[in-house]
Amino acid sequence: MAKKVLVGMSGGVDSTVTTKLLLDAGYDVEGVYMKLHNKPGYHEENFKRVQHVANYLGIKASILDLSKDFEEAVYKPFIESYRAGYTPNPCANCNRQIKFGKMLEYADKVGADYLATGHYVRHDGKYILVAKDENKDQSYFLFDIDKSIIPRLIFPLGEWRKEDVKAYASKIDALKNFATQKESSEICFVETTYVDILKEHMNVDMPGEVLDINGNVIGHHKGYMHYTIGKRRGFFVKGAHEPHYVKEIKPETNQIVVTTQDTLLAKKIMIERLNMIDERKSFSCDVKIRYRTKRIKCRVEVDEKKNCVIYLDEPVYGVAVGQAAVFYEGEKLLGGGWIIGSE
Ligand SMILES: Nc1ncnc2c1ncn2[C@@H]1O[C@H](COP(=O)(O)OP(=O)(O)OP(=O)(O)O)[C@@H](O)[C@H]1O
Repeated sequence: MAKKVLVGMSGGVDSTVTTKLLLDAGYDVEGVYMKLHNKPGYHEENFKRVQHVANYLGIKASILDLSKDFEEAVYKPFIESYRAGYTPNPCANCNRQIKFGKMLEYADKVGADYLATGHYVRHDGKYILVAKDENKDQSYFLFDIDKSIIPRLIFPLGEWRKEDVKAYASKIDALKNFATQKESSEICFVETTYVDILKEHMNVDMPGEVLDINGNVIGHHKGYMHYTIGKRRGFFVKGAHEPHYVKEIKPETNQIVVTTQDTLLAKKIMIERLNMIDERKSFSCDVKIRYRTKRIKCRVEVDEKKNCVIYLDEPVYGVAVGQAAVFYEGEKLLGGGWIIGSE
C-alpha cells in the first residue's frame, strides 16, 4: 500500500507544485491548510486556492485552525521581543512549534507516515541540508526543529530552482495562475512593516534620546521600537559627518546607542537554547547570524547548559539579540541557537 503523506498547502505555488510532485511519486496524499493569524479575508482567499488544487488533483484538503496556538507561540513572543528591544525571528519559532510541531501532530491524527512542505531544503535522514537553489534556501529557519522528526519529513522542492517550479506550474492549465501570483511576504502576518503590527498593540511613537557609546546625548529618535541593531536611518545625530548605526537599544529609558561602523563589529557571540543535531562540544564550522547574510568561519564552545560562545574568524556588523545563529558544515545544517549578546 502507498505510504500516506500530509502536505501543508498554503495556496502558493511552492506547496501546490509540492503536492503534485508527491502524487506523481505515488504517495497517498492529503492536504491541510493551517489558519494561523487573523488578517481579514486572507484565509478565505488562500483556502479557495487550496481547494481548487485539491479538486484538480483529486485529494482531500482540510482546514486546521491553529490561530490560538500561533498567537501564543509565535505572535505574542514577536510583539514582546520588540517591546524588550530585541529583533525576533518568528519563522524559526513557527517552524519548531507550528509547522513541524502542531502540523506533525495532525499528520499523526490522520494516520500519515510523512509530513511534506514546500520549503526549499533537503535532508539525508539525519541532517537538514541546504537547498540546491541556494538563493531560496530556507534551512536557516529550520535550525530549531526537533531533530528526531527529520526522517518523517519530505521536501520535494529541495532539488528544485524556484524558476523551474513556476515554469512547471505554468505548463499545467489548472495551475498556471499560481505561477504568476505575487510572492508571499517574508513574515506571513506582516503586510508592510513590523512597526505597523506593533502599532496595533502599543504606542511606538515616543521620542527619546540618542546616546554615543560613552553615554552622552548626541541626538533624538522616534521611539526605540522603530529601530533594530545595525539600522542606520530614521534617527537624528547632531553634527554627524559619517553614518551612525544602532548598537544598543535601551527599552527601560527609551534610548538608543549609536556608533560608527568600526565600533559595531563583534568577534564573539553568546548563544542560548542550542539545538544541535549531534552532540559536539567544541568544533569549527560556518555560522550565519541572519537569514540574508553570508556565512562566516568560526569556532564554537558549548557548555553543559546548552549555551555556547561563538568565536568568529572575522568580525561582523549588526549582531542582534533575538536572532538565530545557525551553524553549517558544507551543505549540512549542524544546528544553532538564539543570540543573547555579542562583543
Ligand atoms: N497556512 C499554511 N498551511 C499549511 N501549510 C503551510 C501554510 N503556510 C506555509 N505552509 C507550508 O510551509 C511551506 C513554506 O512556507 P513559506 O511561508 O515559506 O511559503 P512559500 O515559500 O511562500 O510557499 P508557498 O508558495 O507554498 O506559499 C509552504 O510551502 C507550505 O508547504
